[in-house]
Amino acid sequence: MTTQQNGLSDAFHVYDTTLRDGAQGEGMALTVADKLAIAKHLDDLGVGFIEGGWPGALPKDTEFFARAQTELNLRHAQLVAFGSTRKAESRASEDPQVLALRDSGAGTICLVAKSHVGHVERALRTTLAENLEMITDTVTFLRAEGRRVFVDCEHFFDGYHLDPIYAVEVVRTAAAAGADVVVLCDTNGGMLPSQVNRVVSEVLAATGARLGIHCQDDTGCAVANTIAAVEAGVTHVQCVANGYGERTGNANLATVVANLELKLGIQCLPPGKLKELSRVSHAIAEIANMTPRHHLPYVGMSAFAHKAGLHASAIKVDPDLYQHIDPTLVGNDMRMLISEMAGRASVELKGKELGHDLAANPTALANVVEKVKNLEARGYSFEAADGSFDLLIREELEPENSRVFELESWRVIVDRDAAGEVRTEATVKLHASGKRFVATGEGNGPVNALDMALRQGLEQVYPDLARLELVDFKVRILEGAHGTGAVVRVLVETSDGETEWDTVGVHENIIEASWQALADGVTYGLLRTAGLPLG
Ligand SMILES: CC(=O)SCCNC(=O)CCNC(=O)[C@H](O)C(C)(C)COP(=O)(O)OP(=O)(O)OC[C@H]1O[C@@H](n2cnc3c(N)ncnc32)[C@H](O)[C@@H]1OP(=O)(O)O
Ligand SMILES: CC(=O)C(=O)O
Repeated sequence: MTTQQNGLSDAFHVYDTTLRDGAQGEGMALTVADKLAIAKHLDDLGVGFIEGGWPGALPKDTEFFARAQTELNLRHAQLVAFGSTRKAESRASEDPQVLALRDSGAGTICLVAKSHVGHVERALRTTLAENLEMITDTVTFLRAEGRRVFVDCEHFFDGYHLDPIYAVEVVRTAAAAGADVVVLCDTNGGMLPSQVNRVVSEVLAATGARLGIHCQDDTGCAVANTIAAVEAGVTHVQCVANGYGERTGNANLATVVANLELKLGIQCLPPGKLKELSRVSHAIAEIANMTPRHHLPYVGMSAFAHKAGLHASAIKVDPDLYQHIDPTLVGNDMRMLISEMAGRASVELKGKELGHDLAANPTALANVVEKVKNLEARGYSFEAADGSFDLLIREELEPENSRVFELESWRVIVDRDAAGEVRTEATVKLHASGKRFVATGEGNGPVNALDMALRQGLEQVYPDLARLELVDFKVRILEGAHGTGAVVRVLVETSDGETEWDTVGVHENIIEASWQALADGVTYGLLRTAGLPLG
């Protein structure tokens, strides 16, 4: 039995098209360097095929294939060049687009061909017979040039609905000309799993050709349709990292691979690679400059995040009771979210995650739950503010060690002069290490000035404060109906250069809300630096 470069049998292919169809998604603008970097991650993951783009159509893709030959040392994947069949009434051997595919250096070529009579007649503006000839000629030419050929049948499912005899004839023609895999594409993404399953079964029975599947996500069923096609007998799945792609995107690589391996027992990646799925998904999002989608199945930050108290209480007994798999199988983690929906179990588990033993102190545990519920009712949100939640626990477990300073008062003055220049000055009065400090700071706004003043005072007793930096600041209006009189929630992210943590403040006054979040951020950072875990 032949094997793929990734060491797996050639009998089942995982084919990634992030660099071609993924790049067709709105907001995607990959440079050649980005494409090379993504290809390396996909290769590390162990996919069988990486479709690099359309050389000859996009100068960037031509450059990608040229650079790939020297800059990509693929260990697992084979590079595939994508392009269309030759133009009507010409010869493949003279078609510049087809020659560019050959000259790309890729060992495998994936040709897109028409299989829908309406597309042949109205988009290609040629005859049904000439379209079959275009497929035969192009596949034959590339095979004679020593390339492995796959054929993507565009609009296959819609075409099959309209004229099944012609659509099947396209599959037969491609296979007879030497295409190793004929890929049925749901190009408009309008199919449902039952339809895909039925059509794949019928085409397989009618042709006996090796079939693949390529699904767009316009019904939200791209992954389900891909799985349905596999269950009907396809042995080649085309997917895109994080589901990027034209319009609503393509079947998500991580979801398809995890479902196939973990639910259907079909090996898609080399042994041990499944747990790289989360890392690779996030790395590709970073390179593509796309915000990671938290709710992605398996690999998203929220995929194993538990908020409801009842869930947490069962998870405390056995995580399997509320999780469909062990998150570590795909390189993800279980997370507890603290909110008004938390109960004792959620708080105990989250506390444990932060290094506190609340199980040994039921009174403290009950007090923290009550405080969380009351504060959340006033607008606080601890779900994204682990730092402030940690301080709540410390206040219960060991109040005398939970604060690094006491605030006496703060004052902020903002003035705008006749020339339009705005200046901000803040004064804080604090008590720390038995001393009273009065410190002032100037900044480009009230929060920056308060931060400066706080540092001015506290750095005298806590030199480690110099390592802490405010790295993000978010404001949300909670009661919009009151306009500028609304309650605001401020979330602050602080970093010590290695780790980040979030803290929260809520008040009608945005500066007081900011102060609370800032003070928690600094307090939590200093307690961490001082290595003062409690419990
Ligand atoms: C379903 C998919 O996602 S397939 C991938 C689609 N990806 C892209 O389109 C991105 C890259 N595309 C491009 O850079 C350009 O569209 C090019 C270079 C391919 C073609 O550009 P142009 O020559 O300016 O043509 P244009 O884009 O207007 O039209 C496409 C041409 O390809 C023809 N064509 C479309 N599908 C096929 C096919 N499967 N086989 C042969 N020819 C095809 C069309 O009939 C049209 O021909 P015409 O110029 O004689 O009318
Ligand atoms: C080939 C392809 O991308 C499609 O048909 O959707």
